[in-house]
Amino acid sequence: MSRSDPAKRQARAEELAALLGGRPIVLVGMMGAGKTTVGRRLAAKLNRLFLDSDEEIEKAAQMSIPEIFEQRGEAEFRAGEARVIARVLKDPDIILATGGGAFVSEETRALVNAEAISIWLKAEADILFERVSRRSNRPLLKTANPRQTLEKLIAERYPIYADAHVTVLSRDVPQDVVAADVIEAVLAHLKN
Ligand SMILES: Nc1ncnc2c1ncn2[C@@H]1O[C@H](COP(=O)(O)OP(=O)(O)OP(=O)(O)O)[C@@H](O)[C@H]1O
Ligand SMILES: O=C(O)C1=C[C@@H](O)[C@@H](O)[C@H](O)C1
Ligand SMILES: [Mg+2]
Repeated sequence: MSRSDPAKRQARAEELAALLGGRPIVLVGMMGAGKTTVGRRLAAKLNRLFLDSDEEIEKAAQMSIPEIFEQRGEAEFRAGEARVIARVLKDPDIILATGGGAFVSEETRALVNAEAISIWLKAEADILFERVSRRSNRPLLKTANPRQTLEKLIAERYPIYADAHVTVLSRDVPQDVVAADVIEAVLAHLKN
């Protein structure tokens, strides 16, 4: 039976759910890495609640992220992001997708790494750029040269994301395959 066998995959997910005990899983990485989409699938496989810090902030502020950036500024968005993450991490039974800049905060990074298993969903610039170009909802990329801005953010942030417990490549394969890769990588991390 191969790992692509649905029964085998389900068994691996159940094994991980048991091993995790009361620890949240937190997905970090650049915009477009797939934290939200892969996180939802992971939550379904592990039978956990899925939360997204971007969505939680939008709910709390009753505004979209571009509106928050416009009306309140990035610093206030970052403060809200840190508060939301600290609040939701009190629930151990979650899969949390974070906004692309959340893990850059030293305080948030330390909290996430102490309370949860952190996963960096790492993707190449070409893949990220193709994905984020589908929608115009990322205020940080509203620049004269979004590709250059994305590459600058990659250069600044990749050494920081590397502090996550586990790194998984978010390749151009179906999202379920990336979710299965996350399960295997976390199992390997926990068994080490
Ligand atoms: N493995 C994949 N294959 C193809 N498309 C993907 C894959 N993973 C994600 N995508 C697509 O890429 C886009 C960005 O994904 P997603 O919103 O999950 O990224 P994110 O990491 O949550 O970004 P952000 O930090 O901006 O919230 C979505 O349109 C999603 O459907
Ligand atoms: O990479 C970032 O800094 C961001 C990513 C998004 O998830 C949002 O949190 C917001 O657009 C900022
Ligand atoms: Mg997201």
